[in-house]
Amino acid sequence: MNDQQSTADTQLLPALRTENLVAGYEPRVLLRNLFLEVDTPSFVAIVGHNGCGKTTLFRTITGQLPYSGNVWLNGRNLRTVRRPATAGLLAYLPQRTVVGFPIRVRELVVMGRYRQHGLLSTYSTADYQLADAALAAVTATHLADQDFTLLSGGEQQLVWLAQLSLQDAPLYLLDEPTQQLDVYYRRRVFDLMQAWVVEQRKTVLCITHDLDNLLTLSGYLLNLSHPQPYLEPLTPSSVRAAKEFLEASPL
Ligand SMILES: Nc1ncnc2c1ncn2[C@@H]1O[C@H](COP(=O)(O)OP(=O)(O)OP(=O)(O)O)[C@@H](O)[C@H]1O
Repeated sequence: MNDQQSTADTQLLPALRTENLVAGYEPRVLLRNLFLEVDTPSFVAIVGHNGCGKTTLFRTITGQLPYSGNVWLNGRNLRTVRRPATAGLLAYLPQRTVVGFPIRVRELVVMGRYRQHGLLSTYSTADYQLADAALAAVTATHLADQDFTLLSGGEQQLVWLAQLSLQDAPLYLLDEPTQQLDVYYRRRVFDLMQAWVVEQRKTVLCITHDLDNLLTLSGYLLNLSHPQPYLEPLTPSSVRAAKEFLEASPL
């Protein structure tokens, strides 16, 4: 990062800020008084036991769940935004997304441009060029003309990543994006997320159980199984400590 860039970044609002955030599903509280301040740009790996509330955090930030406390997205209070994704504040890749009709991969990816056009409108040549570039970035150019519903789970995941990158929001939320990928593509997806941060100044929050792949990354670690979760620098030792913690204690 050069001096000019770092000065510019210090003037940016945090991509995400939570204050005393409490959320869950009645009667169970999963997020308890969570205080977070996530820099713009940065990478945050979110880890924790199954069922500890990782997806619940994303569902809360995306405005799908009631909560108490406060959430700000790029300085905007979440209570004043009806749909944060439509407002361009974030883009969200959930764990599972089912497509129930045959559709060409390229057509699905170009829909990442929906904010510029509306979901069912006609996309321009420039939009398709962006879709092709997004597919190339995830090394999925060879899938462009195939029927999405006939792809393997891992191939479908690459396509969703390409679509997400076209949404061009400042904050990306990815829920276990490497879940169905083989070792090669898992590595590539982590490299891609780091490139979004470094080259495009995005803030990326990624839920993952793939701790081994975090060892070489930079950013922050958030262990939501911890009794009082906090952001700590992502280093080989913090990842090893989180791994030991998660292996030693059940939820
Ligand atoms: N709509 C719902 N109503 C009631 N309970 C729910 C609902 N959705 C999720 N839960 C419960 O809340 C808990 C936390 O779910 P969440 O999906 O946030 O876990 P997670 O940390 O993302 O887990 P995983 O690593 O398995 O994906 C789980 O025990 C789950 O069963």
